[in-house]
Amino acid sequence: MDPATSSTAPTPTPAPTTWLPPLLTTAVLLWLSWKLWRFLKYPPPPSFRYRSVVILVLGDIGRSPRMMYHAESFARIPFETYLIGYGGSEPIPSLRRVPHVHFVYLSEPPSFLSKIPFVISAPFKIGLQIASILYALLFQVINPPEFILVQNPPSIPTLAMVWLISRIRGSKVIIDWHNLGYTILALKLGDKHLFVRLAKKFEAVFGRVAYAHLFVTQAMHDFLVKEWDLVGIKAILHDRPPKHFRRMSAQSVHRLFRELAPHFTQAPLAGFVPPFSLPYSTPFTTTPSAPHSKPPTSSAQSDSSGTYDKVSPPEMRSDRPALIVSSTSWTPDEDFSILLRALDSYEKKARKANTPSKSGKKLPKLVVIITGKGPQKAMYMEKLHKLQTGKGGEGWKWVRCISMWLEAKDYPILLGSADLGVCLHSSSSALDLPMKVVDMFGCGLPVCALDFPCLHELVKEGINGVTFQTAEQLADRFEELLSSFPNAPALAALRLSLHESSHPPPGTPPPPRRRGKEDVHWEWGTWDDNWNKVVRPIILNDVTKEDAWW
Ligand SMILES: Nc1nc2c(ncn2[C@@H]2O[C@H](COP(=O)(O)OP(=O)(O)O[C@H]3O[C@H](CO)[C@@H](O)[C@H](O)[C@@H]3O)[C@@H](O)[C@H]2O)c(=O)[nH]1
Repeated sequence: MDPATSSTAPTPTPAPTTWLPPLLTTAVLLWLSWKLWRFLKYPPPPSFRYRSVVILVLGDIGRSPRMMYHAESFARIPFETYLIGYGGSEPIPSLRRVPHVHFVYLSEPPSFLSKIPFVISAPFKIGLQIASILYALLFQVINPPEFILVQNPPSIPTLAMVWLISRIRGSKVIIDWHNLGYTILALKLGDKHLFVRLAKKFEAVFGRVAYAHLFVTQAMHDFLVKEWDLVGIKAILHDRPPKHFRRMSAQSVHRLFRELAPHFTQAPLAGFVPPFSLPYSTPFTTTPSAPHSKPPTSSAQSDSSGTYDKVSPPEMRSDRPALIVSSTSWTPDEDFSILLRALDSYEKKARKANTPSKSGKKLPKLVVIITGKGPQKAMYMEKLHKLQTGKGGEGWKWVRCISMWLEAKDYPILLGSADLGVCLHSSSSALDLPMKVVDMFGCGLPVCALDFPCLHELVKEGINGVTFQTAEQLADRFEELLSSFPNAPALAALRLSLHESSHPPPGTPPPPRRRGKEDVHWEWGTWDDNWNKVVRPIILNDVTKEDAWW
């Protein structure tokens, strides 16, 4: 029989040349995957002996003070500390100086995404964020970190990414709850929007279980423990300022305003502030023996050694305007039109109080500086420009307002030089607190703060600040506090009370803690005191004496 036509003919065995390549390829791929998995799980022994932490913030690192303070605290223990986030602003100088801090920058989403509608751009943006977070956490941080501390919000995609990586690399997750992401999205899209409901579900699922949860307020702790039944260690870490946030001497004020002088020689401040002559005087300070009228010489202008200080130290001018500072990220949860309307109303009050024929308390000129960067800045500055230059009417005579961004080293100096702080934080969740007020208190600056449900955890009416709900009330607060400035008794009393309550004499027992609005309990201190008391035990509690070799 012809073997070619036989139905029972055996199937020809394929030549080794046909089955060998796929088999080899599969084997190689399996071997590579095994190697990659082993590398990620058990990487080569580290060349250092420190424990390690990744601090992840899906924002500009330089504008995330709390995460920079965490990084500095971890690095000082010392932990090998990887701070992952976006670039943009310069981080605080002290962070650059500590050893063991590594900055890992994520790649920015392309700028055209911000120009297309949110519902279309969001998925692209999130896809890019996922890729860059995975790359940073798996490949740029070579050794598996012991802890991953993540800021929430933003929650999407960070919480899910951190959950995944912690499983691959065996890290413990600490969630630092600054606010609730879905409440911020709701400001843009409304409570009922599908995206908001999905975001809430996402945050509740991926935020529920962690090694530890840190909260910025007691209110946020109580709410999340009740609503989402959080699993893990829970601790409240109130924001506190770092040590170098303090009231500034006239000499520091003088140095700062010498640097900021160009702002005062152009519109809208030129001609509004008292005449000054660098380097002897600024709009707020003067050196008593210096001739005010003496024009600055080129050598004097370029003198940065401060030789004039040796002649006579600077002091605050009695004819200075009152200096009000507000700081912001110019986001929709802060309605700056309240401040603009309050300034407009103050202008009217000042005109009335300062008419020469009128006796009684006078009101000072106001210089208002709004610091910060953010999306709504241009819109508000345009409105402000119209008000103060008086397009279609008479402009302001008693008030000027400008905005600026200060280097991290100068920001506390400005706060420590000002007379009054303003806070318009309204809290999308009513569960977080404004860090800017903490900064201001650190600099001995009393605040006027927009009231919202948990503000009383920080601002104690009449003790460290005053609150308001409307623009009219804010203008009244300015009038009450600044009457007869610079010898303003109400402001001086508030400043003294802030100082005494935040610096009780050593050995003073803390006042009894009470719940609710009338709670005047206020434990102050520096970030370090607070962090060492709250976070340090959480991260060191699994270390036995034998393990602790540092
Ligand atoms: N270097 C510099 N920093 C500035 C400037 N202006 C503002 N900042 C920084 O920007 C912060 C203000 O940012 P906001 O976004 O307005 O909010 P916040 O008051 O800091 O509160 C945020 O952080 C809390 C946790 O720390 C959150 O709980 C809260 O929800 C919010 O995200 C200030 O505290 C300060 O650190 C400036 O000119 N220069």
